[in-house]
Amino acid sequence: MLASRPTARAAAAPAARARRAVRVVSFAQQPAATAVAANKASKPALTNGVIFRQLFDGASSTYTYLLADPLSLEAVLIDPVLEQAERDLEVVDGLGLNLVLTLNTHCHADHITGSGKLKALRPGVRSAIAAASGAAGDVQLRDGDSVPFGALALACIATPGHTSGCMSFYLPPAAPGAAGLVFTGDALLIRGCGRTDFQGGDAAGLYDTVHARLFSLPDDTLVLPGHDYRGRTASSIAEERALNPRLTKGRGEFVALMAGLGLPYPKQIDRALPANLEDGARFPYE
Ligand SMILES: N[C@@H](CCC(=O)N[C@@H](CSS)C(=O)NCC(=O)O)C(=O)O
Repeated sequence: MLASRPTARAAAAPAARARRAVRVVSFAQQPAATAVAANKASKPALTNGVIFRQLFDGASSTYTYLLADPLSLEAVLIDPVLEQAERDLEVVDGLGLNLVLTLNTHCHADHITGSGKLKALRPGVRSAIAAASGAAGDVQLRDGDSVPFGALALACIATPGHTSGCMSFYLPPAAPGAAGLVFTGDALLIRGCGRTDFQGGDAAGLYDTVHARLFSLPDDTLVLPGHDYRGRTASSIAEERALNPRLTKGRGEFVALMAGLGLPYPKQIDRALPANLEDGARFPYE
């Protein structure tokens, strides 16, 4: 029942943390990022109990997500894109939020992360990525970690397969009756999934991890992918479990399908991978 589910706020409570022995990733020892006093009189609209914006980069068809705790106004950006750093900060500042963290779902091959530039523009902001990605980041995440922002927290779910270091971020329902949100990067796309032909890609592993770790989330959880190439914005766990044309296949058929995709390599791969391994820190890149 919806009402009996723990909310994200409750999940971040110290007692709950201790019971589950979750490693709570701390990034609070850094000075807080400078809050820009924007229009404090107006309250940003909430989506499922949280401040939420889906931002798009047309060149790479990448979604960047802004999430913030409505009480503390602490904000995180998931999968920021280098060329959109100023745009992202305009949205953050316009809503009067305090950006504390950038998170990457994986070491991207098609665009350079905005983490390095955002950190340079906002000293005090920190970056995080899965340790298994091999990429630099102030915080190295592991499966099961809890990433707090204000009174809310994202749960880290390792979802390797597109790359060996892919991680999804799950925000449990942030208010009674609200749906949870899961940021799946390129592990689970709307009616699709990430390719598995480079960076430690593993089709069988992706199939297993999506079925075991993502399809086991509550049905109404909103699926928020890292990309969409056809204008779609969101899905749900129930929809993808029932309708995803790749992942509803049997495991063997899925592996064969992925081996035969024959997709061209991303145009920016030779530029993006080395830059992302160093957290996009040495921008501007050629
Ligand atoms: N044409 C784009 C790259 C398109 C692509 O390969 N997308 C990846 C995610 S970014 S590495 C993917 O996994 N696609 C899955 C699919 O089925 O298309 C470019 O050149 O950047």
